[in-house]
Amino acid sequence: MANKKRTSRSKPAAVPAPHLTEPKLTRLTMAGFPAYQRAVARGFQEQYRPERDELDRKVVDTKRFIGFKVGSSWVSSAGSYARKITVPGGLQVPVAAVTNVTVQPAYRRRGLLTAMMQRQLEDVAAAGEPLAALWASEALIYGRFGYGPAAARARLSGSTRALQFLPGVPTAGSCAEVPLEQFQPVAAALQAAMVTDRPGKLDRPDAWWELTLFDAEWARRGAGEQRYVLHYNASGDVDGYATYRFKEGFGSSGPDGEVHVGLLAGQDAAAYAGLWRYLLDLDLARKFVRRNAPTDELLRLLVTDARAVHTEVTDNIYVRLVDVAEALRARRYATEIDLVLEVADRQLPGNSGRYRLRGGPDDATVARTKAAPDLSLSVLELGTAYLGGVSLFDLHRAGRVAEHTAGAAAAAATAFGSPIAPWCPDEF
Ligand SMILES: CC(=O)SCCNC(=O)CCNC(=O)[C@H](O)C(C)(C)COP(=O)(O)OP(=O)(O)OC[C@H]1O[C@@H](n2cnc3c(N)ncnc32)[C@H](O)[C@@H]1OP(=O)(O)O
Repeated sequence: MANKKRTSRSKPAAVPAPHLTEPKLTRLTMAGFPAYQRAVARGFQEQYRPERDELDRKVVDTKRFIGFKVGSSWVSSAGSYARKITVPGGLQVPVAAVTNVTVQPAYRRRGLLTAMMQRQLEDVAAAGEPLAALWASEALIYGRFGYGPAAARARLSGSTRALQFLPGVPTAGSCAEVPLEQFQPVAAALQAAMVTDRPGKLDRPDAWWELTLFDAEWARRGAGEQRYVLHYNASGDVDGYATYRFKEGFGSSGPDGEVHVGLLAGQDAAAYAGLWRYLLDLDLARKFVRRNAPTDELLRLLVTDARAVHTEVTDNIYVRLVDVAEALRARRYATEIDLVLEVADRQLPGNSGRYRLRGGPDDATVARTKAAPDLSLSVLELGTAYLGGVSLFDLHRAGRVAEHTAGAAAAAATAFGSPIAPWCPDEF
């Protein structure tokens, strides 16, 4: 009898059925970094692009990155960077800049995010960082964890030809385009000098500058390479910087190019106006767009036709008070304030309780108290109002802050407010 060998078909590698697995919460190690990056990209439904990994490695502290694993595969991720954020009063405070939060589609809605957020908040509290902040991919996700939309951003767009400056707008000096190597150190020095002028700004060490200026082809939205502009004042000193990309276009009635404005910062009105004028006057351009601008962007105050600056407002960063007492102490208040806040915190119950806050433009003290509260609110409302961009009075009017002493919400709103809108130019 012929010895016939059975042809065994090779079985595909088995993937465990998600509902039968018990994912394990694990910390990242550098050896596992590429697989982690791949999982993060998959979680965001993005293509994995290893080109950025080298730069990411410079800012990733693996102790701050966690995720659930099934076997050797990451099925979720969450991390944070240790940075500093400017708070009202122009002080810089440590913040956990939360990032890379993903759960793979097959593992969604079984509590992995909730478990990671809880662990992360406890880790941040143990590290002594009073604040956490994040950019939310979807606005619905983070309120339940105490993160409030504390800053807003404006998307500005319009016709470059429609924007003439008002007479009297200061202009002095000139702009020049420079190579990246010349731009980065000069812009970094200016940014460091200006970082405390607005709540919500983050410190930007060199590695973060490299990431900020990383000119990824996939992020160009059809435009060309990034260009670097410096503004020089009348004496020839650099006092402003901007980045932009140009999207070529030619329609039936002629040139139709688009200027995509990235970073833009000037030390005074002349620098600011000079940079905008340079970008708006580029030949062959007819349209401009700036996707992440502060809501109090001065452009509308510089031009004769403010309506021609189309403005769409949406959220910028979300803020979470991790150590309520320390966070309240770390900022300054626009007016003298002395009130008792009753705070509720579900994830970090040690924060729950009453605080007597006494503060003003120069100082703030915070002490636990048993005194009757003037206002009751949760960490979500406190995070929302913390940078001074959302009024505690409005949150009271919306029924989210309870007022026990007449006038306390209005007084708190004035004291917590900021004369300049909070805004974060950095994505992380
Ligand atoms: C800072 C950043 O990195 S922002 C990036 C956030 N990540 C993404 O957008 C990537 C794609 N999405 C995902 O990876 C996941 O869907 C996540 C991370 C948003 C949610 O992960 P999950 O593990 O499904 O969350 P989990 O099961 O813990 O849900 C907790 C609660 O939040 C709700 N929830 C979670 N995600 C969403 C969402 N996108 N929209 C509305 N509600 C949501 C859940 O319904 C659940 O509500 P419940 O407690 O009332 O039942």
